[in-house]
Amino acid sequence: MRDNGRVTTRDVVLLGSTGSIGTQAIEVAQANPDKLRIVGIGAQGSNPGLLAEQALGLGVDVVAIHRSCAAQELQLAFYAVAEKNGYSKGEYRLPKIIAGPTAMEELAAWPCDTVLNGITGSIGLAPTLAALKAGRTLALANKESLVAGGALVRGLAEPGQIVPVDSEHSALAQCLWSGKAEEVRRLVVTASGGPFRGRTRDELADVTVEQALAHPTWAMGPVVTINSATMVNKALEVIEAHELYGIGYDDIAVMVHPTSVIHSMVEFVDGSTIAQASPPDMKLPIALALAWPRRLAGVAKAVDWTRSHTWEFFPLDDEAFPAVNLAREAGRTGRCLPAIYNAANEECVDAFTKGELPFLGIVDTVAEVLAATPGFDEPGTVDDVLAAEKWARDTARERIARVAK
Ligand SMILES: NC(=O)C1=CN([C@@H]2O[C@H](COP(=O)(O)OP(=O)(O)OC[C@H]3O[C@@H](n4cnc5c(N)ncnc54)[C@H](OP(=O)(O)O)[C@@H]3O)[C@@H](O)[C@H]2O)C=CC1
Ligand SMILES: CC(=O)[C@@H](O)[C@H](O)COP(=O)(O)O
Ligand SMILES: [Mn+2]
Repeated sequence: MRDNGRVTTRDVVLLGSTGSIGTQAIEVAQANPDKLRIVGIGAQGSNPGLLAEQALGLGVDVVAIHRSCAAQELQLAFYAVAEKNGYSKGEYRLPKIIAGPTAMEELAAWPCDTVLNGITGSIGLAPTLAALKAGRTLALANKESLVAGGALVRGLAEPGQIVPVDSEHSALAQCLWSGKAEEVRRLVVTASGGPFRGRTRDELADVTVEQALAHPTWAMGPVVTINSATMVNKALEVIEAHELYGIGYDDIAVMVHPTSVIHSMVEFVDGSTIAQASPPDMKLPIALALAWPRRLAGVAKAVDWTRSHTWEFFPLDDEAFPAVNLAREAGRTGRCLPAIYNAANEECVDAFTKGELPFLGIVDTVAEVLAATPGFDEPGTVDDVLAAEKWARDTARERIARVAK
């Protein structure tokens, strides 16, 4: 943290800088240069051109890529970006490049104040743990790392070290701000209902990838968007809320709220409910997590109180969308079942996207994989989680192959 006269600037490392969360975090930082400075960025390496553009534009010290083979493409992209933008030698500084399967962990431990984990998938677990071990504040969008490695993450995190970025969990944090833990009666996590809200199970049989990617209220990366359509996103978020706030599964409700303005609520023992409301815009929770516990001015639009509007809430149809109850069951049982749930789902989403599995096959296969689980112990190490995940991915793929035949 550097003191710029009266304002303190936070140094931020951004994991998943080329994604939906990552690019919005960059916009937030660029709008607040006296408060946030991005010193390192990382991504898988699918888009070296964008990564190079971001690195030179931000003047970062380090760039990490997961795919070692993309390192050379990144080098070339730096020169191409410099030439395109008319930078002459000496006008720009090439950052250090870290590449390979452990590059994100190294980046997560890079000297800084806050690490934002905006990677997709449980591959984000190792960097989450690395950031916590290094003592960084962790702004966590990568919910999969909490789902897969909940106990490991909680075991390492100091109180307040993890700040949620996920909109619902940011809302819960804001609702819990002034309350005492023993005064909380239940958490109410809201769900948009996705593009297929109101459909019966039969009406979900033939939905296409394109339809599943058409989220009604949020523009996000493809995996979380498909997860919203199956309600797996909400399922993962219930486990995420349990892990972050220590509330039992029976006391975490899900309510469908189609316009995504109320991002979640906390009911207290005296009958009072506090809700956090703002038009859907991830810049708000991203900015709050990066500046936590302060709010940055002008980050997003507020609700327009000059016009009439309605907020609607509906119970979730658990028959058409069994994913949330399935996750509650997995969460209650523990013993690697949340990690297995998530890993099987990652394989199924990939297969659905490639046309190898029908939409309903996603959650059906996750349920079958959970039911077939041989009985893992509570994970004590990352290797325990990885072993359970490997079993889940192999089993899911076997079943997907049978469907595809
Ligand atoms: N988008 C949103 O509004 C919200 C997202 N989230 C959560 O945030 C996370 C990110 O979501 P989103 O931004 O939408 O996803 P995107 O698909 O848009 O972006 C994913 C990012 O992760 C990077 N990445 C993927 N795999 C690896 C890897 N193995 N190593 C390093 N980087 C990797 C990608 O790099 P590359 O481009 O090189 O492939 C990309 O930068 C997810 O966990 C999601 O559930 C939560 C709430 C809202
Ligand atoms: C923006 C965000 O936090 C997403 O996780 C969002 O919740 C997805 O919308 P659903 O409510 O449809 O899952
Ligand atoms: Mn969310």
